[in-house]
Amino acid sequence: MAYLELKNVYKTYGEGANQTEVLSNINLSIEEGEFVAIVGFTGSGKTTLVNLINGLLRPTSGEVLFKGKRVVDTSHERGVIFQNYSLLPWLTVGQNVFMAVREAYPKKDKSFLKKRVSEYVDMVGLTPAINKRPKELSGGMRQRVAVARALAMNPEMIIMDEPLGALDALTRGNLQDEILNIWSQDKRTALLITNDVDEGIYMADRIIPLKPGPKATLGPEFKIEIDRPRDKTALNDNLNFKKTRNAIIEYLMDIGESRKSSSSEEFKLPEVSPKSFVA
Ligand SMILES: Nc1ncnc2c1ncn2[C@@H]1O[C@H](COP(=O)(O)OP(=O)(O)OP(=O)(O)O)[C@@H](O)[C@H]1O
Repeated sequence: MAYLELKNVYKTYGEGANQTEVLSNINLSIEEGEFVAIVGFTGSGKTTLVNLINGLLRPTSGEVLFKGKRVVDTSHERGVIFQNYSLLPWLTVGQNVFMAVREAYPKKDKSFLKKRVSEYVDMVGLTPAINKRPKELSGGMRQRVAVARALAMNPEMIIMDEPLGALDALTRGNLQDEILNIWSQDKRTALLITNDVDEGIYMADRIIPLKPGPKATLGPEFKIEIDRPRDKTALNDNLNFKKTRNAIIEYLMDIGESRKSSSSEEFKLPEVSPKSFVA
């Protein structure tokens, strides 16, 4: 039995003339302990997909199953790191993380909760800002609080909706490594939605493209055959990295091109920084 399974999932917004079929016939199966990345075009329905998996939305048809049970609501078994951080503005950094930890560990005493809060705030490098409120923080700092808050809840599955996009390269790299540490420690299961192909290759076991919408579907999967732990600095010289990167980019460019020629809409390709593609 797959850990997370989406079977023939369709999602439509609106009614009548205002109806948009955003996702079409999505089939996805993730095994326990796997790290899967979905690389998507801007506006293709990535957040819709995340919300179907975390239980904030229901499919128009088809089903989303988590450990064999239909997802009907949110649950802290599935911790989501959103791209827009969603912190409570009247609480400090520490209090925001504390609230989440208390919800995840209702039976634990205050000293356990406080220790966990300081551990995770420290992990994202925000100990000096622990008593600040969100409005006193930069966007990147807020996003780090959101990462700490989600991971401190110890979710069985970590779902990430472009969580690191707003961060500078150094912080982004550090958080990628922290997320990988946490994922590998207890054999967590992870789903990363990203528009950064390199991030997907560095972190995931498989990459699956989400084609441009409307009626976005999943493309063929690309297996990442690079041993773990992966060395970021050595990746550029890794033959498998280059081959996989080339194959994914070629695929994305092809579907971007074919969509462009059959539609007047413009599609923005997922993020790729210029690099040498010689395999
Ligand atoms: N509640 C809603 N009602 C109607 N349309 C919606 C709703 N939410 C999203 N959409 C539409 O569905 C499509 C996909 O949106 P979604 O936010 O899932 O895409 P995305 O890939 O996450 O976008 P981005 O890359 O900009 O974050 C868009 O055309 C959007 O306008």
